[in-house]
Amino acid sequence: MEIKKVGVLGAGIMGAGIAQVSVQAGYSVVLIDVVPEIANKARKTLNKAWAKALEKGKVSAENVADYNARLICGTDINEFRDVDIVIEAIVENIDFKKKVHKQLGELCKAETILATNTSALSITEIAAATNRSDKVLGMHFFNPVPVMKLVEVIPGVVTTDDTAQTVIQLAEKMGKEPVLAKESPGFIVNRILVPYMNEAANVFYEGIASAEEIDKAMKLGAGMPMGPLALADMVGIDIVLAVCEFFYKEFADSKYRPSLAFRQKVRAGHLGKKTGKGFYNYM
Ligand SMILES: NC(=O)c1ccc[n+]([C@@H]2O[C@H](COP(=O)([O-])OP(=O)(O)OC[C@H]3O[C@@H](n4cnc5c(N)ncnc54)[C@H](O)[C@@H]3O)[C@@H](O)[C@H]2O)c1
Repeated sequence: MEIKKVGVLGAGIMGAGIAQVSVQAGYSVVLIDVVPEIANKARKTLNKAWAKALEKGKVSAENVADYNARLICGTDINEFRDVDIVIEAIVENIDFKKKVHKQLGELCKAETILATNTSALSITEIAAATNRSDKVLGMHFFNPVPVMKLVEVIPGVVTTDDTAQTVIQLAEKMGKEPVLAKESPGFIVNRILVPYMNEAANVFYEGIASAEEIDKAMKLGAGMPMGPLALADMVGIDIVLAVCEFFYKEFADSKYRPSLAFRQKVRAGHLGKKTGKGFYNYM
């Protein structure tokens, strides 16, 4: 199937970025959020990015006018009636995701693909809540979406190859590098990255080294662009802890046991950059 019109549900950090790369790739885009202010803010955020690109001579004023003409931002989910794919980027909660995908299945065309940007949840469980589980899959972008090249494409147990291939081509047209991963908690990147941050937090908790020393060691000794504890602060320690807890439960394996350092930080409200304090002080 050829994708011409893209729907994005949830206009937060990820949804706005996905809408941006979709518009820039030449698609007509409908971006919907339940909160009107968030939908309006997304258009402003995108226009700020395009104004910068215009200043740098990367796009023309005509390009920006064309992007805006192909972008609808609003709150009415019925706008998705004629889209070819919906990329869902609402909160990471399985019950909310199942509910909206069921609703999307009922209102979209029979051919419409339903993709979820979930970071770790079961694609098959979300798909089973819809009337089209063969056309549901994971399309996992990375933050910030306009910058990060990777998209993980995750078919569920009954997703057809045709659906996966259509989404791989879509990701390529957006200028991304897709990788195919089988359904499993955390897929590829988070499955490896989250336990890595967790082990760094254990090293910190055991008093083996300070946060600065741990991050310096991993940057200079392992060639990491950013240290694991600075990364946990950037992602949000509450989010990292939630993913650790999910892995621990799903795999029932002690190697995923969340670090006590994460628990202490979360209990203290030190969630990282967003609260001004985490492993580092940002205030
Ligand atoms: N932030 C990241 O670094 C990152 C990276 C990869 C994947 N993800 C995943 O992307 C998804 C979104 O994350 P985010 O960081 O953009 O969250 P966010 O909180 O910034 O945005 C979520 C948006 O969804 C909206 N929303 C909630 N329920 C809705 C509904 N029923 N209909 C329409 N809109 C609704 C909220 O109003 C909010 O604006 C999550 O599944 C998350 O796990 C996040």
